[in-house]
Amino acid sequence: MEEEQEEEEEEEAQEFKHENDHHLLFSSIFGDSDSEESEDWLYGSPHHTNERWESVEHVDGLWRCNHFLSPNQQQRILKAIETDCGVFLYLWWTQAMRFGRLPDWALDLSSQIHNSVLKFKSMDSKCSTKTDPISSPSTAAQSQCPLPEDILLREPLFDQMIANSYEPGEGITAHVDLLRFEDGIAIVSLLSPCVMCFRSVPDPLCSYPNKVNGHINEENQLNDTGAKVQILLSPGDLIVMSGTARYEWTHEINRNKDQQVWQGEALKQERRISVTLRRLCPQLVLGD
Ligand SMILES: O=C(O)CCC(=O)C(=O)O
Ligand SMILES: [Fe+2]
Repeated sequence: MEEEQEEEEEEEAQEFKHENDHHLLFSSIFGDSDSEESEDWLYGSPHHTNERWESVEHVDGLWRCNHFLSPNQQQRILKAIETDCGVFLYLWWTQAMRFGRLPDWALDLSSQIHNSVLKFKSMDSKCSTKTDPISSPSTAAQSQCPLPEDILLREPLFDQMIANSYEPGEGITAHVDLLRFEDGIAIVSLLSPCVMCFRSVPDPLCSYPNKVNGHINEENQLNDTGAKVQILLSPGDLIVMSGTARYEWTHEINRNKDQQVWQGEALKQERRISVTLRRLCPQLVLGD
């Protein structure tokens, strides 16, 4: 009898330790959530001007914004994810999705992306190049800007958010995002640096049925003839993809052993969180 009680007490103590470990993990990543900060969590922080947009060579429609979020903003967004998406990312699920009205922090993030592209556009004379309305979305003139005009003008810019959490060693296989999402996708990268790899889809039209399922099949995924472009994503960086980059290139993150190397240096792998913002095709929203 006494032994049974001791065992139960031991189990309880283990459970408590387990919960406490998770709490500590939370606090180490997010800080202590009891210490509330300003409610204007994005715009409330001092405006920082380190952000730097650059187009990624060879992948038309792919742009990266270095230092898009300041360390303070990153901290706040991580806290917001914790509050909004709960413990999902830390205990067993690895993904949280929101459709329809985005939470306030994601709306702020979306506005910040919008404003940042507008700011770049107003400062960069190439962006004012007039585009031919008859031409396709991936014309050279349009890719002079991080997002083309029609995407920038749509309302809302994004209506779906997905937060992914990856443990060291976990990544995402090569895929083209589902066609149920419109053109124009943004991804913010947090916590751990990573190398993201883009591969051109050899025959985009042939692979459309595969794209609908979200993932390019093995044959298309590793076609030797396809071009491969790698980019480094540091914490706080943003990428946007539109046109060719969105439809004709796969993207992937391979965090298997020895795969995360940038300029000859192995990247230190830690937990990584990303936030992807997209917009559902309107006919799907209306349920057609
Ligand atoms: O985690 C990332 O950076 C990529 C996420 C992604 O590609 C997706 O959710 O479709
Ligand atoms: Fe994706």
